[in-house]
Amino acid sequence: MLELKNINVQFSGRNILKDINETFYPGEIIGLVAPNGTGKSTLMNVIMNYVKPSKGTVVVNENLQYTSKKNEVKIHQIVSMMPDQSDLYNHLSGIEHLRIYCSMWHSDPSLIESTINALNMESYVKKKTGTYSLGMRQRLCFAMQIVSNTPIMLMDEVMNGLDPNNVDIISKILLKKKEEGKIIIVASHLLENLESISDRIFLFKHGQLINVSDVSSGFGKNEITTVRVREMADEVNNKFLNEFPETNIQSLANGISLIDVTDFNVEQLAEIVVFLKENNQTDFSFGNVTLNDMYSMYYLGGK
Ligand SMILES: Nc1ncnc2c1ncn2[C@@H]1O[C@H](COP(=O)(O)OP(=O)(O)OP(=O)(O)O)[C@@H](O)[C@H]1O
Repeated sequence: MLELKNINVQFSGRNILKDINETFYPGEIIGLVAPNGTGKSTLMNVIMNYVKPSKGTVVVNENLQYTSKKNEVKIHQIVSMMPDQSDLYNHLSGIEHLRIYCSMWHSDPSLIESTINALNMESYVKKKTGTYSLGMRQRLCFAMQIVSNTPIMLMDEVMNGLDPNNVDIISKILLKKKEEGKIIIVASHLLENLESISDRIFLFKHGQLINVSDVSSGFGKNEITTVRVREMADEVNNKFLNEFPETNIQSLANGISLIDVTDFNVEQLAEIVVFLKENNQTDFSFGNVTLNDMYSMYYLGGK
């Protein structure tokens, strides 16, 4: 378990993290979303004790805190941060990096081979990392953390520079690790992917963490809560509100209008289809609110 208790961080008088209280449990993938420069890495750095909060504490497994160097060593055996590509040694091979991580975290050496296989790294893992492409380096950084096998894993931009096939492979490994009971915290700009793998997703706004499910009743539900209409003309919007009074329509900056149909029955949904068709709005779909919609609402604004 990982608890953040009243975490506050200021840089140059600006609140980057403000009164953050949140608990993360084994078997959860937590998604962190925000535009660049908002505080995702800072939060991870606080969890690692690389940045000291002005107020607040990080508690690991109910009683471990960063109160001494000895405790920090203990916590770092439990919580790891995915290495950055700049942490790689160009003169060492991938497999040498994996061996170093395995011995630093005293993990099972058989993890090295299984991870190499899972990530299709066999063809290059014995070569020096100085010869690797961006995607090869990224896979190695991910593999190093998987080999460390800590119960809590922090991953900043884990999908950086990966092609869709590798995004898929890494997503499957993350889901497997979650099944093993790990807490995995992922900051990412690949919103669709993050939505598909995360148990809970938080947006950063004014230094605080906002749970997406708390602010949108239509998010992530397995039912029809929303009609998404592309480029809905203003006059059609007004006409719609005349015909379906008290319906909530939200116009996003990305040209999408979201009609909240949470309480609509099948006949009412059919009436919406007829209305949209009669008004030449042919690009629409039924579903629920997506993380992309939430991002647009929170960071790009509406009309
Ligand atoms: N050590 C520091 N000293 C001063 N300001 C800092 C420091 N670290 C981060 N900041 C500032 O804090 C803000 C949040 O930075 P952070 O790196 O946490 O953002 P992020 O959300 O992770 O961004 P990105 O998506 O680009 O990685 C930024 O404005 C950054 O300039």
